Amino acid sequence: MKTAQIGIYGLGTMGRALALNLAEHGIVTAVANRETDWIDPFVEGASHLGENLLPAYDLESFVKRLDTPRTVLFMIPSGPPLDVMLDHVLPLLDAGDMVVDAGNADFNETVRRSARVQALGIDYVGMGVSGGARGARHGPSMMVGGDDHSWTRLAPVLCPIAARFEGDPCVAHMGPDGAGHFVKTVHNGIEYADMQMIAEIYGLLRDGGGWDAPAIGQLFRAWSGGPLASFLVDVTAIALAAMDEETHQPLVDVILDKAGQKGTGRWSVIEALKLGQSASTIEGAVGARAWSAALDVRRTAADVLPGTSVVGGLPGAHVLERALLAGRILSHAQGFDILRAASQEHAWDLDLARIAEIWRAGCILRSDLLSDIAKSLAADPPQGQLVLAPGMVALLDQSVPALRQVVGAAVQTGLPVPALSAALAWYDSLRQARGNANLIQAQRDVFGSHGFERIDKTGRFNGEWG
Ligand SMILES: NC(=O)C1=CN([C@@H]2O[C@H](COP(=O)(O)OP(=O)(O)OC[C@H]3O[C@@H](n4cnc5c(N)ncnc54)[C@H](OP(=O)(O)O)[C@@H]3O)[C@@H](O)[C@H]2O)C=CC1
Ligand SMILES: O=C(CO)[C@H](O)[C@H](O)COP(=O)(O)O
Repeated sequence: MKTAQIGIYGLGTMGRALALNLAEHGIVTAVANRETDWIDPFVEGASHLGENLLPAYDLESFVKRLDTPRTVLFMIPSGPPLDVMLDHVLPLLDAGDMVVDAGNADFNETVRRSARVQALGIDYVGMGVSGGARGARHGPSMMVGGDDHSWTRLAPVLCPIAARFEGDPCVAHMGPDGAGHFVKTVHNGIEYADMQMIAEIYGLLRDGGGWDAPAIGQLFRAWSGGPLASFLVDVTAIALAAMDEETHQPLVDVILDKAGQKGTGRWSVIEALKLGQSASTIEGAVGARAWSAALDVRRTAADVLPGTSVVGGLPGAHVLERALLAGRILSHAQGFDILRAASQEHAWDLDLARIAEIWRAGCILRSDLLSDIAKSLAADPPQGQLVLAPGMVALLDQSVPALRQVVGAAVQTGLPVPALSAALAWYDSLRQARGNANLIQAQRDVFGSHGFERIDKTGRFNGEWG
């Protein structure tokens, strides 16, 4: 019986695409799914690639179709579904086999699952995959967590199917147990912030400038050839250009303004806070999605709360473009700061420059800016801070004035820009050699005798507050 180098369980959007990518690279892949009716049509629809796909209709036969030591890759929702699948599959595996969770998972859960599986002598890999269905099919960016020997075993399967940036495969070993899923989580956090800032610019043009969707789409199309060149700007141009066949309106105009979220943005913020870090741009984006979902409250508030007065005009398109660039740099900097802090906390030794490098192709975050970020991180920026890298300082110098102008105009006009304004507030906080936290310390000492440090001598002091 023909056997497979790897097995994919979960033939949804991502699993199907990843299986076809593997098959196309000559990697014989066993495929299985909870709902077995999907399996045959999938393999038959794969035409000649079907030769490298071995269908299995239950877990026992799926596992039997794998070369030993076996590699079982799950592409299903994280959380209880994965735990239940582990309950079923682990008794069928032997020591030396490997389980890969390629879905988006909370890294804390990955650490827990890793301990459970490894106690059986079975390797566990938590792997982030970015690029959506198209990326998974034609070359995703992959962030692998797990032991060194798991990476050594997986690399020959993953390198051929990964996206390539100037020939370099966009896949790398991040570190042990939860490191891969942590990096993917922060990747998604930056993705949330970038999408939100783009949406804020769209909102300003629509509600402050009276632009229609196709015109805004054309602007984003033009921006995709400049410093904002990126997958997400391209996606935005595509989304804004599409027409609804039923109403003949721009499709975005008939889509409810209520954004979904599956958890990775929220996890980024939670982990950042646990690490004592600020992920304010990501938090702005997560919060904006949450407020968007409170549709009834917003509709009531729109009638009840005193309104928006339009003062002044909207800055020009070039200013908006620069403002978005500044916001993008600052949200990436916050994301890399979370990664730096997590690397220290968990002793992962994350290679931040390599992370930026493997995000340059295949993944949702791919952009021209990431090449500059990768170079800046490789050159060891002052105090590890991306914003202090000379290349980034120069870009911020050119773009922050525009961010200030845009945030100012939005505030005056009463249009919300939670992520852009958070980016600016963070930038201005960083610039303050002497900030205002001296008063916070004084307040803490007045009510709680928490003590403070002084600028003129070392030690810890309490005030005589009266
Ligand atoms: N879509 C995307 O752009 C990306 C998604 N991901 C992650 O990839 C994973 C899969 O996502 P995606 O392919 O989009 O999801 P889909 O909804 O398209 O597919 C989900 C798959 O999981 C299976 N499944 C669902 N619930 C269970 C369960 N309780 N037990 C066993 N199998 C189950 C489904 O089987 P059935 O057909 O029987 O319902 C199906 O095969 C998720 O973790 C997601 O976060 C990661 C990167 C990008
Ligand atoms: O991982 C992804 C992209 O990188 C997935 O598309 C994910 O679903 C995006 O998160 P959300 O659904 O919360 O917007």
